[in-house]
This record gives sequence, structure tokens and C-alpha cells, in this order.
Amino acid sequence: TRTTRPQRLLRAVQKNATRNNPLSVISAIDDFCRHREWAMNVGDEKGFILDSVVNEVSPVTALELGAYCGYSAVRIARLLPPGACLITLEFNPDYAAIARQVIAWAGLEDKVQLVEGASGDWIPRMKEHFGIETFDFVFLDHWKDSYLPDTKLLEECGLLRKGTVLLADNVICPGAPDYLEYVRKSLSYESRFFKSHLEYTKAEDGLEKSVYLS
Ligand SMILES: CNc1ncnc2c1ncn2[C@@H]1O[C@H](/C=C/CNC(=O)c2cc(-c3ccc(F)cc3)cc(O)c2O)[C@H](F)[C@H]1O
Ligand SMILES: [Mg+2]
Repeated sequence: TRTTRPQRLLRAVQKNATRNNPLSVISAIDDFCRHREWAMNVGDEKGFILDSVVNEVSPVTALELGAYCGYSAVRIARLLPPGACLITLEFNPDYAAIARQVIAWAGLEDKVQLVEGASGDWIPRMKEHFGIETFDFVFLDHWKDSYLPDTKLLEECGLLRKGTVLLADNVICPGAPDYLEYVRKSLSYESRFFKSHLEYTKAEDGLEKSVYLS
């Protein structure tokens, strides 16, 4: 096919969503993925849980690992308080280009800093490059075998503080078993599972919310 799925998803946003209206962008993507082509966005059901955790934390500094097409960046950024910002890391240039346009269509470019690069390279540079002391909130939705190494890297770089909330997508499907075992056994985290379903399907999935206790 000439176009890629992310390009068709972006076209659906530009056709069906209203500029500067984040909710219409979210709905356009959910409709596209439910009725046209499935895509690995966190989706509406798990997205509702994501929203409630973001509202509870009300983060001033937020980090997302894995932007893909920008769906969860829009979900998170639309809820951020004034002056707050989301840094989202995406190392696939094609996905990064689509995500930038989705975020711009939603009118949220001032609240989101999309960094085209790998988490392993950029997490150690958060302090000196972005002036970040610690993150209030981290959403993990990138390669599932990278959840654990990147969490340990965030700890080692001193980017987590007492009360930082980590929220991980897909802890059942596709699954992140080593990450789950770590946050559930470690005395440094208070962890809780939110049962849900794989985006746009009836398959079991869920989010793991883990509070860093330092
Ligand atoms: C490793 N460091 C990285 N740094 C920056 N960007 C990264 C990095 N690693 C990946 N990326 C970037 O983060 C994204 C990766 C998302 C991966 N997500 C999934 O695989 C995933 C899969 C399913 C799924 C479930 C059932 C099924 F039958 C088929 C699929 C559902 C989900 O919700 C998912 O999130 C992006 F693609 C990649 O470039
Ligand atoms: Mg996911």
C-alpha cells in the first residue's frame, strides 16, 4: 500500500477532527481504530484510566516513553495544568513526524516536547538538556522489554522523587512480566493493577500504576 497506517490515521484526524479541539482528535483516532484499522493506541477504555491518573497527579513534569502516533500525548497534554509540560520520546522518525502533526492538530504543541530519539540516550540527558529535576508522572508505552531497564535508568539518573507515579500500558497484553515482577516486589514502589481490555478489543489487558517511595 502506498500510504502507511499512521499516515492514514493522521488523514482521518485531519478529515474528522476540529483543529485545537483535543477531544475531537481523540475521538477521530478511536473511531478510525475501531471501525477502519486497529492501531496500538492506548485507546478509549484504558485512556479513561490514564485520564483519571493524570487528573489525580496533575503533573507539572510528565514523561512518555513511546509516542507512536501521538494519541496518548494528546490525552495527557490536554489535562496538564498551565505551565506544565509533557516530554515524549519516539525514536521512529516516521512515527515522530505523524505524532507531531497529530499533537499540532489538537493545538497542544506548546504543552508537548516530542523528542525524536531513544529513551536510553535521552533519559540521562533530561536534567542538563531540559532542566528537569524530577518527573511527577511517567507513562510507559514503548517496547515492553524496555519498561524495566528504562525504569532502572530513571532511578539511577535521580529523575524519580517520593510520590512519582509510573503508569505502564499493556502489562497483560503483550505483557511486561519482568517489569511487573520488579515494581510489585520492590520495596521502593507501591503498585496497583487496573484491569481493562486491549484497545478496541475484548482481549484482557490492563495498566499498572506504581508510586515511587524512594
Ligand atoms: C527502547 N527505547 C525507545 N525509545 C523511543 N521510542 C521507542 C523506544 N522503544 C519503542 N519506541 C517507540 O514506541 C512505540 C512502540 C510501542 C510498542 N507498543 C506495543 O508493542 C504494543 C503492542 C500492542 C499489541 C497487542 C496485541 C497484539 F496482538 C498486537 C499488538 C498493544 C499496545 O498497546 C502496544 O503499546 C513506537 F512504535 C516505537 O518506535
Ligand atoms: Mg500500548
